[in-house]
Amino acid sequence: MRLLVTGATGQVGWELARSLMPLGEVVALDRAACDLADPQAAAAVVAGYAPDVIVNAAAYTAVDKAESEPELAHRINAEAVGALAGTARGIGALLVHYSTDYVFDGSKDAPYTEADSTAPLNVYGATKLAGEQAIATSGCDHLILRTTWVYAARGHNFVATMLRLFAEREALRVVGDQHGAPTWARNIADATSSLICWARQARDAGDPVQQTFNLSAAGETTWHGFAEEIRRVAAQRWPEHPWKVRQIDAIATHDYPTPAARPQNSRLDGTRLADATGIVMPHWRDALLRCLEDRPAP
Ligand SMILES: NC(=O)C1=CN([C@@H]2O[C@H](COP(=O)(O)OP(=O)(O)OC[C@H]3O[C@@H](n4cnc5c(N)ncnc54)[C@H](OP(=O)(O)O)[C@@H]3O)[C@@H](O)[C@H]2O)C=CC1
Ligand SMILES: Cc1cn([C@H]2C[C@H](O)[C@@H](COP(=O)(O)OP(=O)(O)O[C@H]3O[C@@H](C)C(=O)[C@@H](O)[C@H]3O)O2)c(=O)[nH]c1=O
Ligand SMILES: [Mg+2]
Repeated sequence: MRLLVTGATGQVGWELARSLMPLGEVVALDRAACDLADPQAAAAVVAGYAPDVIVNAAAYTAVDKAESEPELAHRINAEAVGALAGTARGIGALLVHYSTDYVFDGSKDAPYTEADSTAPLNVYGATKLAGEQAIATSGCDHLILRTTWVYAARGHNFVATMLRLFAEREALRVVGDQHGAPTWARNIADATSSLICWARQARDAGDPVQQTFNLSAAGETTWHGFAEEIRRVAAQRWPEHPWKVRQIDAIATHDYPTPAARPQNSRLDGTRLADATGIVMPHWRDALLRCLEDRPAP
């Protein structure tokens, strides 16, 4: 089996190169090799490898910046995804794609299921939703995996930002009224590997695979709760580091103005995934511990 990964230098893309290795030949393409800002060219590059599975881990993920670059974000997160889906359809490949909690407006009082109505609050969320819809329209075999609050030992993420700020500032203010589950990129990549095996069995049996699954860590917290836990684990892991932080205040969203609006509720219900495949994601606290064990000193 040949598996092609786009966005190879991203958090999820990087972990996929390792997690997918046991499944076959992995072709991992970074932005220079496959630029989604040129959808037709990117799709042609992918088709040239004739992969059995296309895993699209590339995306425009700068949530605030997307508000002022909506066309570029749409080209990468929607048009290029449609082009990849067209390629997948043409060559009979399975397309695995990632989406986000930001397709929802966050007004629901409970975790979101895959059947809930979408209503993105920001440009990034709208472009990701358009990407999902382009895949569905194409008719290709696909897995759309919605995840949340992704972090990893490398790359740009909330954990890296907090570790930097904890050494720079005595006091931090972090929003405590947005609820969700921080998800380790390695857990996403490992689950993706299992899901590709699951999909392969179904396809070998002649069943089409056209599914959307929630795929985020077990448990829930707020960004403030996440920040507190990062501080606790980091203080234990690197006691000699010159930490400055003494206080992390929980604030309301309206006291942390940003260009893009964010949902209050980002919680995703993992029941469909567990029922269909048996996959249950690790708890976010356990995953954070493992990730920081794995990480070089800040
Ligand atoms: N990060 C998060 O919190 C969440 C992410 N997701 C989704 O999960 C998926 C993986 O995200 P994650 O790994 O966290 O994202 P990252 O921001 O860590 O990585 C994104 C990757 O996409 C690449 N990329 C950006 N623009 C282009 C382009 N024009 N052509 C080709 N590659 C490009 C980046 O390349 P370069 O390194 O060159 O910039 C990078 O490798 C995405 O679909 C994202 O929308 C869903 C929920 C939460
Ligand atoms: C740095 C910082 C952030 N915050 C807030 C802002 C925001 O509400 C929250 C998280 O900040 P971030 O910029 O990391 O969040 P953001 O980039 O919006 O994270 C999102 O990225 C996209 C790609 C997704 O798909 C989502 O699932 C989600 O992970 O923390 C503070 O309150 N205080 C701070 O000091
Ligand atoms: Mg961000």
